[in-house]
Amino acid sequence: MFPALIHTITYLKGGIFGVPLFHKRESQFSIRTPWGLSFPPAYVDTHSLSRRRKIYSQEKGFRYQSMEKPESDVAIIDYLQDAPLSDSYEAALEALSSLVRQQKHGDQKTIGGKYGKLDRMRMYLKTLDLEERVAGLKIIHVAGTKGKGSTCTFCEAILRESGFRTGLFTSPHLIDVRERFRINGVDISEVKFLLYFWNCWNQLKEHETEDLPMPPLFQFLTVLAFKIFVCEQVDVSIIEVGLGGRNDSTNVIEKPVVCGITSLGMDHTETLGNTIGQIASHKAGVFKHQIPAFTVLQVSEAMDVLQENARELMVPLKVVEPLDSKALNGLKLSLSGDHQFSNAGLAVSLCKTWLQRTGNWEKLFQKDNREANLPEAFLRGLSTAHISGRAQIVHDSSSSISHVSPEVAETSGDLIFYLDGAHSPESIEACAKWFSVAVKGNNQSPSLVLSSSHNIENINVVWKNGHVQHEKCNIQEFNKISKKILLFNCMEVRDPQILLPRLVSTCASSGTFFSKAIFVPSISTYNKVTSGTSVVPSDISSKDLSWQFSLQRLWERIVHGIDTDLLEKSTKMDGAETSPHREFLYEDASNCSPSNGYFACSAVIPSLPLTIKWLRDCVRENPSLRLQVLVTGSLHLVGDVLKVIRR
Ligand SMILES: Nc1ncnc2c1ncn2[C@@H]1O[C@H](COP(=O)(O)OP(=O)(O)OP(=O)(O)O)[C@@H](O)[C@H]1O
Repeated sequence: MFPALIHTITYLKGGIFGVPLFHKRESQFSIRTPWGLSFPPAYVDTHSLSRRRKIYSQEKGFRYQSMEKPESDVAIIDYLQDAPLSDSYEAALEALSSLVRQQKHGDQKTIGGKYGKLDRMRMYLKTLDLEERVAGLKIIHVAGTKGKGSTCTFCEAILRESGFRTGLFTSPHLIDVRERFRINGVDISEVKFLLYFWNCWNQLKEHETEDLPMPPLFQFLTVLAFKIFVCEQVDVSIIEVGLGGRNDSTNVIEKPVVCGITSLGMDHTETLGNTIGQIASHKAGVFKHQIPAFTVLQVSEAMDVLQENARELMVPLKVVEPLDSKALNGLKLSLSGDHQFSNAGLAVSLCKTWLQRTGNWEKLFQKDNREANLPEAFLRGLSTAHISGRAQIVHDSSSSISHVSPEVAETSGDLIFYLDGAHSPESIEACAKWFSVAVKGNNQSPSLVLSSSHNIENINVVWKNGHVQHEKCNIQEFNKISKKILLFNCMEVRDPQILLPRLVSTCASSGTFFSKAIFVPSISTYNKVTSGTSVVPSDISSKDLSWQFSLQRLWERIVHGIDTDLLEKSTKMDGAETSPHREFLYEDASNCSPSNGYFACSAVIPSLPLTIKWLRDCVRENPSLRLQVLVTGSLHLVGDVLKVIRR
């Protein structure tokens, strides 16, 4: 890490002070500039003068010192030079966290001011001299309730495979805030993130007034995304709406090339309204006069609202059918679950239109003029796009962790995590369907058949590409006891009374049942922005577990019909001190003693690291055990699990 940092700083100094540049570093930055120079454009901004200099000290973190008009970028470089990269990065995250805290405490200075949200966004862009340059970006803007992240990810992969330099802005992140900003399919590097981050931060701080306070977190990240995409000179920017559409920070985009609206459902009702029509109206807010838009099949109440909004703005709105799997020419969508065919169909239409409207379709694909066939680049994109925490299967081998294809994971692991950050009624149903199909392979009984050489072999029946197939396998695999475990948490603004029954009934209708349910608090919180290397808090004594206990009571009520009024009085609410004992895994419901607050089929564990350790110990101690753990209810929980098992 350290030598890389020295190189980088040398490179930057070279860029600024005219010292010959290290060509080696050029590949790290891969910056293309219109001036033919190879330093980040952020560093040639002539307007970026600052009257304060950023100073970093180990004890005090970052602070400002008055200076006589030094270049803010020089101050950033001094700062980066003074502190190890990891400290600089943590300081940036701390600065970001301060934006959440201000917002959370309802500091009117931060969230209010004289101007509306979108006016302020325009003013931030003006402060950073980005207004015109953002107008020059060729944007795909995507709103919707479910599938935005997946649709944007498919679009990014398709257009990158078609030869374009892509910028992708999605939310939220799972492990590290840099996941939100992908350049050519890769998270932005720490060094680049820091350069753009401090450049924006310093300038906005410098212009902070009562009427134009520092932006709340999502507004800042949106501004930062524009800064990054402009400076990185991407050919296409794919921008996912944060929440809603009409009043979302991303809606400063005035003239996208094309807009998309994914599947609509009931989510964020506190902000967007209590009916699907009201929600649709917010999402339709991204439509722009005469700019083409696409959506997927919607319930009629939502579709009517979308069409009405489209008519008013003379938007040609087309409804896209889910992608036909035959169009994939035998390949598989890289994102699993039936719902992804709807997202993929939308992405294909958005990309085609983007290519047509930018004059690239004919140039690139004029030979592929058969309408029914997707160009090769599209197929490559659809079969390789990746986004974590959406129908993701991770095989944990305790000491090392490997990403494997679903088929391999299903037949080779002892502790398998099925990760999906579903947290709305529609998505939890999609997740339950996916999980039920994904675990199928392990649940088939072995059959004995004669091979052509008349030796008896074990044949495992597995689910592959939507078809039952037969595979040779090891007899020990068959002797394993498979248990399905639910690892769940959701935010208190969600309604677990809808989510948990929907999950249980959808799984049950496919014959999938959970042996145990574990409720655990997430590590990440909204008021702290962390990275993959941030410290995982070890103090569990002060954790308030009352939400997790209420989830457990609900679970016991819906799955085992236990009277929750009784439990209300008997359940110990002040904390679960340890992980469950090992026998817990093998107990059945008859061992429940609700009067003592003990349940044989569910548990509250006070921390995620403890939970993962407990699961690992269970499979280590019993070689014939296979645990299939569905982690869902919250993208935060999914991100936390990925973070803990990767350490
Ligand atoms: N088309 C769809 N229909 C129903 N559920 C979906 C669909 N696409 C994705 N999901 C579910 O929603 C979850 C989140 O997917 P994705 O990130 O693509 O959507 P999103 O709209 O960005 O969600 P969020 O607002 O939570 O970030 C997935 O894990 C999956 O459970």
